[in-house]
Amino acid sequence: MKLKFTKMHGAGNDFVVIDAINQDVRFTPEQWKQLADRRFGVGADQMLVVEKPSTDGVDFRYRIYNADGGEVEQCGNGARAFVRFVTEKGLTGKRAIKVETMSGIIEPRLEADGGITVDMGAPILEPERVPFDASGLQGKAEGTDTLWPLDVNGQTTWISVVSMGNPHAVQVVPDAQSAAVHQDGPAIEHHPRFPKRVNAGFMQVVDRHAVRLRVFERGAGETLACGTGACAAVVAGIRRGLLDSPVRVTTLGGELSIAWAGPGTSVMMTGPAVSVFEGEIEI
Ligand SMILES: N[C@@H](CCC[C@H](N)C(=O)O)C(=O)O
Repeated sequence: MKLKFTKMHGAGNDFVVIDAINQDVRFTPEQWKQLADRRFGVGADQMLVVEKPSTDGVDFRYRIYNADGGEVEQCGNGARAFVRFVTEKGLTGKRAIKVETMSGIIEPRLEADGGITVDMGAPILEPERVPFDASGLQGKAEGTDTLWPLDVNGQTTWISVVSMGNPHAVQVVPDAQSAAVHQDGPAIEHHPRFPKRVNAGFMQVVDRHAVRLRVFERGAGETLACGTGACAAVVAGIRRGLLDSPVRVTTLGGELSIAWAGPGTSVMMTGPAVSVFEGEIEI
C-alpha cells in the first residue's frame, strides 16, 4: 500500500503525520513500528493520524502511535503539529479547532502570529487515575503535592505523578544535562507501580519561571521535547511551590511556554510546529 505523509516536528519531537480522511489507513502495531524505524522506515517518535470525528460539534479525531507501535492517549507537541497539518493541507479554515483524542477533546488554536496554543485540559492529580499504585507507600507532602518514593535501580527517587491524559512521573534534578535519563528512564517507564507504564521527566528548576527538562518517553525513549511532559513538569513544580505560571520550558530541541492557574483549570501550552518534508512510502 502507498501512503502519503508529512514529516513534521515540534521542538524536535518528530512525527509522521498522515491524512486518514482522504487515504485508507489500517496498520498493525508492527507496521507503525516499521514506519517509525529510523533505518528501515521514515523515522519518528510518534505517528499522528488525522481522521473524521465521531462526535457532533468536533472538527477532527486525531490518533497517536508511539515509535514502539502502541496507540496512546495524548501528545502535546503532536497537537500543535496536527493544527499546522490540517491548516496547511486545507482540511479546515478554522483557527480554533476542536479535536477528539483518546483521552478526550482538546482545543488547539492557531494564533495570528502563526504560533499555536493548545488548551490541554486540566491535569489529573489522583494517583489511582494517573494510574499509579501508591498502596503501602508513605508519601511526603511538599506544597500541595505529594511526592512518592520509587525504588529505581536500587535507589529511592522522589516523584510527582501527573496525568495529562497520559501518565507522567516527574522528578527534580540538580542538572538536567547530567541527569541519569538513560539509566533511570527505562526503569521508571517499566516500574511495576505504573500499570500502563509512564513517561519519565527530569526537571531542573532554573528560576520560578524557567526550567530545563528532559523526558524519557514511554514507547519512544528520550525525545528532544515532550509537550505533555512539559505540562506535567510545570504542574508538579507549581504544586511543589517551586514555580509560578507561566513557565519557560527549555528542552533539548527548543522552548515551550506553559501556563497553569491551578487545580481544575486547563494547562495552556504554546510552542513551535514545523513541516519538514512531504513523502510517499510503500508499506
Ligand atoms: N511526545 C509527546 C507524548 C507522546 C506520547 C507518550 N510517549 C506516551 O506514551 O504517553 C508529547 O509531546 O506530549
